[in-house]
Amino acid sequence: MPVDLLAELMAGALDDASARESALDIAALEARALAQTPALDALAALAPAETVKVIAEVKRASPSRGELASIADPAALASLYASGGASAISVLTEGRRFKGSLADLEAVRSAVDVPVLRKDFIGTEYQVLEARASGADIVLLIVAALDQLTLERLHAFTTSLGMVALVETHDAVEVSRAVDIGARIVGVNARDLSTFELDADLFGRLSDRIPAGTIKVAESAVKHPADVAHYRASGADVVLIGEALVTGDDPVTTLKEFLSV
Ligand SMILES: O=P(O)(O)OC[C@@H](O)[C@@H](O)c1c[nH]c2ccccc12
Repeated sequence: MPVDLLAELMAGALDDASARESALDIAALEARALAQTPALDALAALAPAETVKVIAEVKRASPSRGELASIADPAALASLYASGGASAISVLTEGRRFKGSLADLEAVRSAVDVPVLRKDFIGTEYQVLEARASGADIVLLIVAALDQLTLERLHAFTTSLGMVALVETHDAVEVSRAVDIGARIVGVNARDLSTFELDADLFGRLSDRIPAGTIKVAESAVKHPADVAHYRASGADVVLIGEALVTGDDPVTTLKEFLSV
C-alpha cells in the first residue's frame, strides 16, 4: 500500500502545532489574532478581471521536488512579487518538508500590502488562529485532508475571523464538497498530494463544476507563460505559482511574462 503523503504531512503539521500550543495556549493566541489589523479583502483582490491574476508563492522546498531555493529574505522576495504584479502572496509555513515557518509569514506580511495566504496543512482552529495572528488574510483548507464537518467548521471559523479560505480540491467529489460549504475561492491542485503526480488538465476538467460567482484558482504545474494561457483558456481567474518563480533568476520579469498572456 502506498504511503499516503498527504496524511503524513497533515499529521506532522498537527504535531508541530500542538508543540507550539504547549508554549502558547489557544486563549492567548486568540487574543493575539483579535489584536491584529483586520484582514485585507482577498475576495476583492482576487475577483475575476479582464486579465488573469497570480498568487505568487514563497516556497523553499517541497517533498516532490526537494530543495528549490534558499530564500534567505522572504520579505524581499514577496516585495518583488508585489512589484511584479502579484495579486496575493502565498507563504508555505510547513516546516518539515517545505522548510517554511510562521516567521516567514510575518516577515512577508510586514513587507507587502496585498493579501497573504498561509499555505499549510491546517486541521484545527488553533492553526487558523495562528494564521490570523501572523497577519494572514487567506488560509488554505485542503478538502482531501478534512472530513466534511471539520471542513465546514474550519471554513466558518476562518470567515468569522474576517479571513477567507482557499478551498483546495483534486476531483469532482471534492469540488462538490467545497461548493456545499459555500466556498468563495475554490482551487484545483494539478498535483495529487497523496502521490505527487501532476495533471495539468485537471483544472480544465473540473472548472465547469465550480459555480459562477466563485473565484477559480488553478494551482501548480506552471512553468511557462503557455501554461498560464492554458489555465486561463480553461476558465481560471487566478493561477497559483511557486517553483517557476523561486527557481528563475528574475521573479519580476517572470511574473510580468505570466501576467501578459
Ligand atoms: O510550485 P508550483 O508547481 O508552481 O505549485 C505551487 C502550489 O500550487 C503548490 O505549492 C501547492 C498547491 N497546493 C498545495 C498544498 C500544500 C503544499 C503546496 C501546495
